[in-house]
Amino acid sequence: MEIQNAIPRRSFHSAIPSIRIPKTNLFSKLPQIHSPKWASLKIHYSSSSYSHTLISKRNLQCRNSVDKVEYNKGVSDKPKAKIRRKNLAVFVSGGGSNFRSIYEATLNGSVHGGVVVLVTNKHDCGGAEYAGDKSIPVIVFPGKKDSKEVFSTEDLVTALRSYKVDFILLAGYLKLIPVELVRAYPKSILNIHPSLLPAFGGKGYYGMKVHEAVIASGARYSGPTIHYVDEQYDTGRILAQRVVPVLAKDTAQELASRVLHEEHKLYVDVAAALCEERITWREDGVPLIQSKENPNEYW
Ligand SMILES: Nc1nc2c(c(=O)[nH]1)N[C@@H](CN(C=O)c1ccc(C(=O)N[C@@H](CCC(=O)O)C(=O)O)cc1)CN2
Ligand SMILES: NCC(=O)N[C@@H]1O[C@H](COP(=O)([O-])[O-])[C@@H](O)[C@H]1O
Repeated sequence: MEIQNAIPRRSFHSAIPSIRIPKTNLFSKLPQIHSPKWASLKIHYSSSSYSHTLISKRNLQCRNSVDKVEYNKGVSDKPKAKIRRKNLAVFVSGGGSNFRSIYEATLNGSVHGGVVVLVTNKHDCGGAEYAGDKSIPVIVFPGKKDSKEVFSTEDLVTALRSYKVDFILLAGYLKLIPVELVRAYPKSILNIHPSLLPAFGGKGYYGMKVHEAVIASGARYSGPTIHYVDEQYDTGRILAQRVVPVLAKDTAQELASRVLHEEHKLYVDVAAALCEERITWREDGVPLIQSKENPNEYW
């Protein structure tokens, strides 16, 4: 993981320097925090003007809403205004169109949350560039194999905790999430996959490879799946799916575009439910989403 020019935050965590992005250079104003562990952290951003958001401690009081749901054995019936905005980390490896959809939804109020950090294994991918343009901190994880800067999963968890991340949304992230991170965020990591799992999932099934396999199989339907992340690829509990027709003369690219269009809508709807605490768990362990329009219905 890489974060550079770490800018010490008013210390909620004296051991963890902020990687907030200031309007003006705050180095001179805030206590300098030097730690060899963090010295190797590099953050990449491209735009020159940054917004500095000093978040009051009050706003950072957070609680994992899934605990609340499980504890209450139901979903929250609080009005949205009474529900704390959730902090989201998004993980990408490529263009980041799902990330952009989610980010825009947080701005227009569809999603009651904010993207507080972007994590990527490719520092120069489209998603990272977009995050930099929007002054969203970018963490590179895992770092390059030959990089002398070794940054453990534990360090990544510490960095995510420093942002008070409530939920992690994988959106085209192509590396296996280490078990330590899965365990650090129980029932709080989602992934979107471009097929109707469990079909066409698992190691080797990503990006266009998925759509090529669907076309080759003769399947008449495909569509995105959003699932909880466990320790293997694509085996976590399914939370939501949308069905998309596979047309007789579809190319893999045409199918990919049709599925991606549905992905964007589905991920925003699921992120909205997550942030409004409308996820509940059935007795048999299947997660359900409470309908916003009719609280007596689930999907
Ligand atoms: N612990 C988990 N980590 C991740 C999951 C998951 O369900 N559990 N989902 C993936 C996303 N994904 C499918 O939705 C997926 C991504 C990548 C691969 C894959 O085979 N990757 C290759 C490497 C590809 C590359 O580096 O370019 C591999 O591991 O050999 C399969 C499925 C995200 N992480
Ligand atoms: N198995 C994981 C996988 O294939 N994920 C897929 O990568 C694409 C990322 O697009 P984006 O970067 O434009 O959001 C999406 O289609 C997503 O479903």
